[in-house]
Amino acid sequence: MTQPPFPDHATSPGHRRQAIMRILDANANRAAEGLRAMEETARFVLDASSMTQQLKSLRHDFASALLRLPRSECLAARDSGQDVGTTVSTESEQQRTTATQIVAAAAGRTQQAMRCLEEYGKIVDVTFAGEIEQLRYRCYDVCARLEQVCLGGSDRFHRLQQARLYALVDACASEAAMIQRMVSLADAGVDIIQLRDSNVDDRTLFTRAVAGANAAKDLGVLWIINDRADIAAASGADGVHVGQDELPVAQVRRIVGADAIIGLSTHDIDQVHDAIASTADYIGCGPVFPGNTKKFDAYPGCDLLRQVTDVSCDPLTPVAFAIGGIIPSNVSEVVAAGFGRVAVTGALCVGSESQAAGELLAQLRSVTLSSSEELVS
Ligand SMILES: Cc1ncc(COP(=O)(O)OP(=O)(O)O)c(N)n1
Ligand SMILES: Cc1ncsc1CCOP(=O)(O)O
Ligand SMILES: [Mg+2]
Repeated sequence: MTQPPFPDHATSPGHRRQAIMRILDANANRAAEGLRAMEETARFVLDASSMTQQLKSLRHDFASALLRLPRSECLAARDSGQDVGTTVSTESEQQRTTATQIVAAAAGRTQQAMRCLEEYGKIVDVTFAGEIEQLRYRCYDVCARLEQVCLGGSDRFHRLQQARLYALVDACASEAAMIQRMVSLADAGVDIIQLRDSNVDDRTLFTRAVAGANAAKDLGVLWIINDRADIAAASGADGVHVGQDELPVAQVRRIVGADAIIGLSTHDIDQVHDAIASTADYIGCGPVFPGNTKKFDAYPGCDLLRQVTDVSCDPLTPVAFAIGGIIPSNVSEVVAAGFGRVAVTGALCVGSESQAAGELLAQLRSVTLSSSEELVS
């Protein structure tokens, strides 16, 4: 079937010129809106200052390039009322549940709009088209990095949501011994490993933190540094754990950034409520039972666990790990209090990690994990 000819009015030079101005106007708006949407995610969701700056610079340079277009002609050509595209929609355009999806849609829209501006801009001003081409290449890089950060961060937080068994690694004789311990714990089914070694100097702690971060990626476990936000940030660890006597979570967040995990110790329900109001991503709740690793004056025990379970219906409640003296013979009490996640040290003795981890996990898996939706996931 032969295609119907262009409508007569579409072939007049005046119409063609107006149509090109409409295309340039529409795509200038699309690109600017997409850049702004991505900048908002970088700024308000990820707290990523450098990426926010890159996107702001790109948006401003784009606005400067647009000054080469005949603005009044573009505005005169705008005719949203007659735009047949305003009534054309797809189901996927309406589906947005996370910032990552918004970023992906905005990135695609911006890159496509810049391509259209470049191609149709050649008809009007080849210098303008060349400037848009360079901005398009910059856009590819920034958009890719922003999507990676969103995806990378959410993967870390998704794995945290799924974690059940968390091991604290105390003093190791050497880096090699620490790595070997990590391999044994990961092979036993541990999801998160924390480097908790106050017996070494900062340089040694940092070196081991870096080595552990690399090993953790290979082993598929999350790597957390105890107490030291600076070393966690500098070493590429997945996050840091702080107690009530260390830096406040707000200050820790400024050091480690939005896509790192922050854990906070809690010993009573008021501290749990404070944690919910903070940007802490998980909490340690205890000490539950007396143990050999750390001594306490008081043990809030399973009563605290039951109180935490009661508030866990709040969707913003951080992931909660019971901690303190937990071993296979008493974990049933932790499970009965509603906890499916524990953090342990002494229970996973060197050489018998698999046996102990298997016994702990067998009971913990009887508890269904609640998972709050991540904004960036
Ligand atoms: C997962 C987890 N929970 C609690 C703690 C205890 O942290 P903190 O109260 O800071 O005590 P120290 O570990 O620093 O002695 C933890 N480290 N990890
Ligand atoms: C560091 C810490 N904080 C509360 S309990 C504890 C020690 C956990 O070790 P264990 O599981 O051997 O009691
Ligand atoms: Mg501490």
